[in-house]
Amino acid sequence: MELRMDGISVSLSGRDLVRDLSLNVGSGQVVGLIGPNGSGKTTALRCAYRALRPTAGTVWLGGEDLAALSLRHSAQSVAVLTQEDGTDLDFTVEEIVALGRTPHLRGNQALSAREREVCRHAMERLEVLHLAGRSVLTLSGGERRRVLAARMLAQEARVLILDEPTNHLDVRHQLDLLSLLRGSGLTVLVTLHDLNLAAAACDRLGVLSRGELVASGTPAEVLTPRLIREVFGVTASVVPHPLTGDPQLLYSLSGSPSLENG
Ligand SMILES: Nc1ncnc2c1ncn2[C@@H]1O[C@H](COP(=O)(O)OP(=O)(O)OP(=O)(O)O)[C@@H](O)[C@H]1O
Repeated sequence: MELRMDGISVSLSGRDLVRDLSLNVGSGQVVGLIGPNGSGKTTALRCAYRALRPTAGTVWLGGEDLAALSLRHSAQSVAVLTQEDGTDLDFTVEEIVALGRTPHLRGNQALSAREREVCRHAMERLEVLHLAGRSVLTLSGGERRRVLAARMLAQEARVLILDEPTNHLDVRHQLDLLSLLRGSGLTVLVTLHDLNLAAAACDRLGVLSRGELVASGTPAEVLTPRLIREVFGVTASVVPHPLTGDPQLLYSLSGSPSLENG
């Protein structure tokens, strides 16, 4: 299922937070949105999962205008992992993950055996099954993040939108979550601050700077020393990963690398 942002602009409190953003996430593609703090990444994502109505432009989901779909219909198709963890309720892990099934249920309908299995599998995949009976209030930041990722998976949506999903995760769980996204066959739009992980996990990257899309393409096309300097104000060397060939950025605290190649 394709997700397409078409000329999205967002103005709030007299400021243009996103200007004329067009970005296509093809069916089964993983597209990363990168950019400095405050460049509009979260604002753009919020438009794509209906937390915010764009001032102009249209979000298309599978060729239909997202704003014209019922909330239930779009929630069946789009699952979200936001930056705020939103788990201040004293629910168990199992209960939180089961909330992922809400768009598929009517009223107080109980989960079917298949749905319970979907939730169990999601918890197993995110390595939180052993926490099933624990209150989420007692979990570490990384454990909570994985519980919310399990809830997102349990929703069985064809489109996933994730805002900084690797926050709080240790390196193994970061790699595990991104390889899960990569191998899922789902349509994925994700913001990431770690540009090396973005290069490894994404088919294409879009770069936001001051609310505008300033570059898009494959990681190798986008992640050049010049773009990193212009957009992030940082000097970086770009080298191919020795195993995968993905572009990888090397930084130095002194900001004067000797390997710069572009
Ligand atoms: N409700 C709001 N009212 C006014 N300004 C807002 C509002 N929400 C966000 N902003 C501003 O819009 C800009 C873009 O914010 P956004 O959260 O989209 O950036 P971001 O690229 O996701 O940043 P970060 O990398 O820090 O998460 C920021 O300057 C932010 O302060």
